[in-house]
Amino acid sequence: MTLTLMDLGWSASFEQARAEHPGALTPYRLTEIHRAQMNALGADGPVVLTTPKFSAGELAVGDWVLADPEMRIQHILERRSLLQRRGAGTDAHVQLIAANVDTLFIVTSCNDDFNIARLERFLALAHEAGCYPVLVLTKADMCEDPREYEREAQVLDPMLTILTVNARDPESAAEVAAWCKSPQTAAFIGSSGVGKTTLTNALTGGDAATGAIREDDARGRHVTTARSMRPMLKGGWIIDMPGMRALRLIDTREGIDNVFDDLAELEAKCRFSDCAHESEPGCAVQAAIAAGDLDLERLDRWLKLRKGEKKNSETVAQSRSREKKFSKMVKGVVKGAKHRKGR
Ligand SMILES: Nc1nc2c(ncn2[C@@H]2O[C@H](COP(=O)(O)OP(=O)(O)OP(=O)(O)O)[C@@H](O)[C@H]2O)c(=O)[nH]1
Ligand SMILES: [Zn+2]
Repeated sequence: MTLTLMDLGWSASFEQARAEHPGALTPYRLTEIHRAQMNALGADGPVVLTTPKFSAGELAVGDWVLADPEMRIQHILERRSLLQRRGAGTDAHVQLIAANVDTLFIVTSCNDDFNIARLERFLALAHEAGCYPVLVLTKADMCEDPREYEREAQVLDPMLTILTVNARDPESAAEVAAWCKSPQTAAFIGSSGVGKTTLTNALTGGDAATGAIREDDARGRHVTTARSMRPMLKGGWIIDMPGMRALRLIDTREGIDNVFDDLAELEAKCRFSDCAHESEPGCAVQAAIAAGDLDLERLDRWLKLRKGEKKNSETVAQSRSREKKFSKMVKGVVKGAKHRKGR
C-alpha cells in the first residue's frame, strides 16, 4: 500500500509552512531519530535523511521536515504540537519527545497507580504541548467499582474524555482507537505497568518491544528510550514514548494554569502580583480557603507543581545561557587565532 502525505498527517497548515521555503524540497515525516541519520516516510515511501544543519536533539519523532534532493534535512516545519521535558538525572537539557501528536492518551490503572497529582501533571503537559488529552483507565476488569475512579478523575475537568477499559480486550482497544482516527497521531503516557504496551500492540498489531534500545537511566535502571512512529491497523499513527515515566515539566506554566484554571483566576485577584498565597494580606486564594470554597490539598498540589516546573525551567534556561556564553567564547578564541594566523 502506498501512502499519501495526507495519510501521514499532512494538512493545510503544513502546506502553508512549506510554501515559505521555495526550491526543490520534499516533505517527509520523521519516524525514528538517530544520531547521524533519521528514518522518515514520504509520498515515495521510507527514506533515510541526513542532518548536516541540525543536531539530533533539535528533531523529534513526528516532525515534518523538508529535504533537498541529496536527502539532507533543510527545514523543520512549524509543529502543531510538541511534547518535551527536562532530561533525566542531573541533565539540564530540554528533550524533545514527540512532535505533531494529536491525541495524548494518559494511561493509569484502576488501582494504586491512580494518582490525582500525576494526572494533573500529565494534563498540564498535554495542554502545553497542544495535544488533545484522553484519560484511559485500564484494569477495569480487575476492579470492583471502576466508576469511582472515573468520578474522581472527572472532578479534574468535567469535559475530560475518560475511557474505562480492559487493555487486554480487543473491544476495549477499539474504543481507544476510535479517539485517534486516520490520519491522526497518538501517543501513550503513564507509569510502568499500566498497559501502554498492551494497548499499543492491540492498536498496531505489532510487538512494541522490538527494536527498542535499552539504556541506563539516572538510577541505573534499564529503561527503553527509543522512540518511533508506527502505523495503526486502521490508519493513523502511534508514537512510542518509552521511558516517559519520570516526567520533569519545563515551560509548562500555561499548561498548569489551564488544569488549575480556577486557581489561576483567583490568583489574578490577589493584591500583590507576586503573592505566594501563604500569609500575604489581600490574598484571594487564602480567602477562598477560609471561605471553604477551595480544597487545601488541591492548592498544595498546584503550588508544588508550579514550584517544580519553575525550578526545572530555570535550570534549563541557566544551562542554555552558560552554553551560549561558552560557545561565544570559543568562537571568539577561534576567530582570534585565525586573525593572528592571517597576519
Ligand atoms: N487484566 C488486565 N491486565 C492488564 C490490563 N492492562 C495491562 N494489563 C497487564 O499488565 C501488565 C503490564 O502491561 P504493559 O502493557 O506491559 O504495561 P506498560 O504500561 O507498557 O508498562 P511499561 O512497558 O513498563 O511502561 C501486562 O501483564 C498486561 O497484560 C488490563 O486492562 N487488564
Ligand atoms: Zn495570593
